[in-house]
Amino acid sequence: MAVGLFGGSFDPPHAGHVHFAREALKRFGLDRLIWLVSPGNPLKADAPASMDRRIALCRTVATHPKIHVSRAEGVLGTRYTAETLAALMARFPGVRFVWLMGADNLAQLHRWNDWTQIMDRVPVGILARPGFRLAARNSVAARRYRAARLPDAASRLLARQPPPCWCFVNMPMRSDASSLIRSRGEW
Ligand SMILES: Nc1ncnc2c1ncn2[C@@H]1O[C@H](COP(=O)(O)OP(=O)(O)OP(=O)(O)O)[C@@H](O)[C@H]1O
Ligand SMILES: O=C(O)c1ccc[n+]([C@@H]2O[C@H](COP(=O)([O-])O)[C@@H](O)[C@H]2O)c1
Repeated sequence: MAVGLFGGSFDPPHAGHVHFAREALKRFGLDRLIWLVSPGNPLKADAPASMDRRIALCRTVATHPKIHVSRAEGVLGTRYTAETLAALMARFPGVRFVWLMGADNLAQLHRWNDWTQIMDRVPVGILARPGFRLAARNSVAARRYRAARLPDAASRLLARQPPPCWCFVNMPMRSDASSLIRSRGEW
C-alpha cells in the first residue's frame, strides 16, 4: 500500500489543496492520500486556528474516497516532520509512505529539523506552485539530492523507489493560498 502524506497547516484549506491532492494521487500512483493537519508549522511565527476548526473544514472539502483527513500529529504529539515519519513508519511497517509537498516547501526544506532524514527515509513527491519553480530548482535540497531525482515522466514509480528519491511534477497550477484568504478576512 502506497500512502501519500500531505502535511499542511490548512489554515484554511482551499481549492489549491484539493487540486494538489487529486494530482498527487494520480501522478505518484498512490493508493491513499492523508491530509496530515499540523498542530503548527515550526517555522511559522503565528499559531494557526484550532485543530478542530481546521480539521472540520478539511473534511468538508476533501471528499475524494481515497483521501483521509488526519489529526495524527496531534495524537502522536509530534510537530517536526522527521519525527512524525519515524513514528508512523514504526507503527505501520507494511506501508510505503511518500512525503508530499508544494515547490515552496522544497525551496526551504533545508531549514526543517533533521531534513536529510526525511529525504533519506521516504520518497518525496513535489508538485509545482506558481512563483516557486526557480527557487525549488536551485534549492539546497534539490542540489544536495540531485542524483536521487526521478524524472517527471516516471513519477508513477515514486512510491516503489528506495529512498533517497524525489520527483518534481509540473501540473496546471492554481494560485490559491491560505494567507490570501486570511488577509481578506474570510477565515
Ligand atoms: N496553490 C497551491 N499549489 C500547490 N501547492 C500548494 C498550494 N497551496 C498549498 N500548497 C501546498 O500544500 C501544502 C500545505 O500548504 P499550506 O496549508 O501551508 O497552505 P498555503 O496556502 O501555502 O498557506 P500559507 O499561504 O498560509 O503559507 C504545502 O506543501 C504547500 O506547498
Ligand atoms: O519539520 C520541520 O521542521 C518542518 C518545518 C516546516 C514545515 N514542516 C511541515 O511542512 C508541512 C507544510 O507546512 P505548511 O505550513 O507549509 O502547510 C507541514 O506538515 C509542516 O509540519 C515541517
